Amino acid sequence: MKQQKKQLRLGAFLQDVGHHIGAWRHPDAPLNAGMNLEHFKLLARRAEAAKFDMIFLGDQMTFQYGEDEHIGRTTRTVNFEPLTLLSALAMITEKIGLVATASTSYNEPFNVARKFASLDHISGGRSGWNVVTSWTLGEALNFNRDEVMEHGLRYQRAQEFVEVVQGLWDSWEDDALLNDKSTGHFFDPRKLHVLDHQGRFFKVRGPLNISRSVQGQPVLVQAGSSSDGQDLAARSAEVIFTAQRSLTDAQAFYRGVKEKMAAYGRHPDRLKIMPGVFPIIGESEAHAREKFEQLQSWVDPEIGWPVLARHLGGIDLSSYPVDGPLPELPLTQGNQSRQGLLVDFARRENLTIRQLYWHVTGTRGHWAIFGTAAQIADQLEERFTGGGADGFNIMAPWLPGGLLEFIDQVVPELRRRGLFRHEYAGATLRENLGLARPANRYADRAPGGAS
Ligand SMILES: Cc1cc2nc3c(=O)[nH]c(=O)nc-3n(C[C@H](O)[C@H](O)[C@H](O)COP(=O)(O)O)c2cc1C
Repeated sequence: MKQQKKQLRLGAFLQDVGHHIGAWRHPDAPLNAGMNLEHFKLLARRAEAAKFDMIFLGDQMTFQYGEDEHIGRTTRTVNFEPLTLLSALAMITEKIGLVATASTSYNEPFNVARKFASLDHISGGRSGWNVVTSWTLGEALNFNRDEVMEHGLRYQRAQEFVEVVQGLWDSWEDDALLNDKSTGHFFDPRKLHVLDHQGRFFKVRGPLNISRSVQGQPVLVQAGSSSDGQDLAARSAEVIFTAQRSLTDAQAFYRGVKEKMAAYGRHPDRLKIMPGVFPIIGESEAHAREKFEQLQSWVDPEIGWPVLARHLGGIDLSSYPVDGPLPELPLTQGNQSRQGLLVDFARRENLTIRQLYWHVTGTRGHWAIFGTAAQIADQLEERFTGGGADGFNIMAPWLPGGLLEFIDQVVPELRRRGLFRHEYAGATLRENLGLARPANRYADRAPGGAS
């Protein structure tokens, strides 16, 4: 029998009206897309019909850009709360994974454990938590702080946070609930476990008041790429979202993270690396670039400065000569991997500040690819078969059109090449991603054992 080629994974990273900041002015853009339930229902249904592994909703609990006089010219200001939205989308979908961001800096582990376990029950085993440590000042100011927590410290907190959440998810063994009406036993107390966690950042007794979820534990996703972020992923994550632009950087990142997993006794297949990719599809490469330029033309140039500052970790370059090179920049407490990526990109391509900001405004520094459906598929295939990715998080520049074009044109091309599924492999997100259902840590202990 012919052996099936390794299959790539696909996520649809849904950002209100698309990832391009000018997309809201596209003639086909729905109005107020970030708060438009019908818009998200359409996207979720279409992604599911195309057999995507997941939809993903990123989140920041603040406006995405500063509040200067130009703020009224961007839509990155109003959005649904992602878990509430995913709960609604769970009701109109059956197979597709439902993944959302929740911050470890501005939540308590008990709340996060409870919400994602609930979503796992509601959706029949399709929930995933994207762990982020949050790097924006706006969020710090909304959560009792005057500045962003130091980078290393927030990752230490994240590590303990994840351990507590995973501990709480094991509160109930799979067969703890008896539901025995005749004897009057609702559950077996020997199969309920109290976490009793006391650590540096958290003191959490447990148990969780949500029974063991369909996937055992919701899928753990992680989206930080600094050295601390990679450590967290290597230790705990099952999917990682990342943002390398070149094949060689992607290969180095892929190898590095998978090698790190060995130190934690984990097999490399237990983590799927899914870079974000920003595809623009045209009848030719030139046509795709024209489409991009059209989107760029809808951006207020003044929005470029706060966007660039944000992705450089809060450094404002507006006082430097705009046609000069990027100055030396200190490493900030913000998004370190994106800052490094942009500085490398500017140096490698010899970009002026104007050229860099022009690019960042459009793509936020993500890997952008232009061309016909076949050319897009070529680039994805090269990165996938070349050891740079296990799949991709599709960041459509505008919605719904950019995602629908990808579904209608690129997905069939990937299928023709034997790289993407025709049908879902299973019913849960784990089954579709090829991830094992984790055993409950208490399951092999003798009944009544220490809890
Ligand atoms: C595809 C993708 C999705 C992300 N989604 C979010 C998000 O929803 N919220 C957020 O605060 N950060 C998000 N990030 C940023 C990361 O959480 C992280 O802050 C960033 O990669 C910097 O991490 P580092 O400081 O470890 O380098 C995302 C990154 C990528 C590549």
